[in-house]
Amino acid sequence: MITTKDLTKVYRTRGREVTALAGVDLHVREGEVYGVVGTSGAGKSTLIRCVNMLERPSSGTVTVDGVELTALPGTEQRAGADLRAARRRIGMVFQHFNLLASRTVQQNVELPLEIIGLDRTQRRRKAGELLELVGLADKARAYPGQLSGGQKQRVGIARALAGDPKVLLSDEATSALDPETTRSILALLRDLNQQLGLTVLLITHEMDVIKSVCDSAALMRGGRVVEAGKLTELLATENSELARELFPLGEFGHGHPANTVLEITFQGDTSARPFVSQLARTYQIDINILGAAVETIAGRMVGRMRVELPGGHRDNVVPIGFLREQGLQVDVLNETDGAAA
Ligand SMILES: Nc1ncnc2c1ncn2[C@@H]1O[C@H](COP(=O)(O)OP(=O)(O)OP(=O)(O)O)[C@@H](O)[C@H]1O
Repeated sequence: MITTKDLTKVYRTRGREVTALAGVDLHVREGEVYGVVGTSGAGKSTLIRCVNMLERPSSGTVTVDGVELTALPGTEQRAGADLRAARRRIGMVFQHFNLLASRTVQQNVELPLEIIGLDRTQRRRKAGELLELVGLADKARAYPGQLSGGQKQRVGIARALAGDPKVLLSDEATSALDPETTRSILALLRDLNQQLGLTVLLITHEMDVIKSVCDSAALMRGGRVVEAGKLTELLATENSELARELFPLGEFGHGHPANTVLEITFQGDTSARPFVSQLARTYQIDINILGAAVETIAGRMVGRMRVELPGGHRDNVVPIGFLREQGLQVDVLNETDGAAA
């Protein structure tokens, strides 16, 4: 639904060049919630702004719903008619809501409908439906100043949906909200994704946002995507940085340096199997459990366990193979050969 190919963006200000995007390939499938995460300055805002051409990339292509936006004429300030039409099919939600303070909630939602050219009755009906959809029908006559942050963001979302978009872009939509309101806004985005089949591309610096609402994620650093994929696949990928951040076990013990320490990740069906006792029985080894945790990620139960096996890596090649054969993801944390023993 959204594809970027070799996207670059170089800002030139006062003789200085800043490369915000250095060749980004992104592929967001239709109907998924896709999160881009990264620290400040990684290029997330630039990427999302390039996806709807608020920012024109320096090179590369952006295709949304089969239309190559980068091929359509117009500048950031003056988009051509085709680009304007394509943009209407892309809703955008902002961190600071960007509502007009002098307009009521209803009038804020009606604004893009005025631009599309709907008459007053149509606008009223459509805005009423959208406010109903985001659970704010009773606030139609209120002004933004009379609303909580979460309510303002609901208005922002209703406004973003006015053009019946197939894609919703969310630029840190929950960063200004408290944790409980964040959860309710993320739940709303998830509902809209499911009810309307809306594809959602969101950027965030919070791993919890990715964990609670996304099907897929990309990690950005220095203007590049360094890792990307479905969360369930990432969790099953050896040494995945995103998986480790999604599901950290940092505070658990690290075991004895002469022994082999494994991190075992299990999802769905594999979680029910008593693999630790099977391993101990089959190979007659004492297994020390250093820590374990279970979480729900992308709506699926995922568990992770850190265990210590006696002896170096070479001594444990067969038990590790046994675990992998059970469909478990096994990361060897210390590749010691037991020499320290
Ligand atoms: N309009 C601009 N002019 C010049 N440099 C810019 C501009 N916008 C962004 N940059 C630079 O591009 C790089 C990427 O910025 P960007 O805002 O895309 O990152 P980000 O990951 O969204 O960070 P944050 O989470 O802090 O918003 C940074 O080095 C930033 O200083």
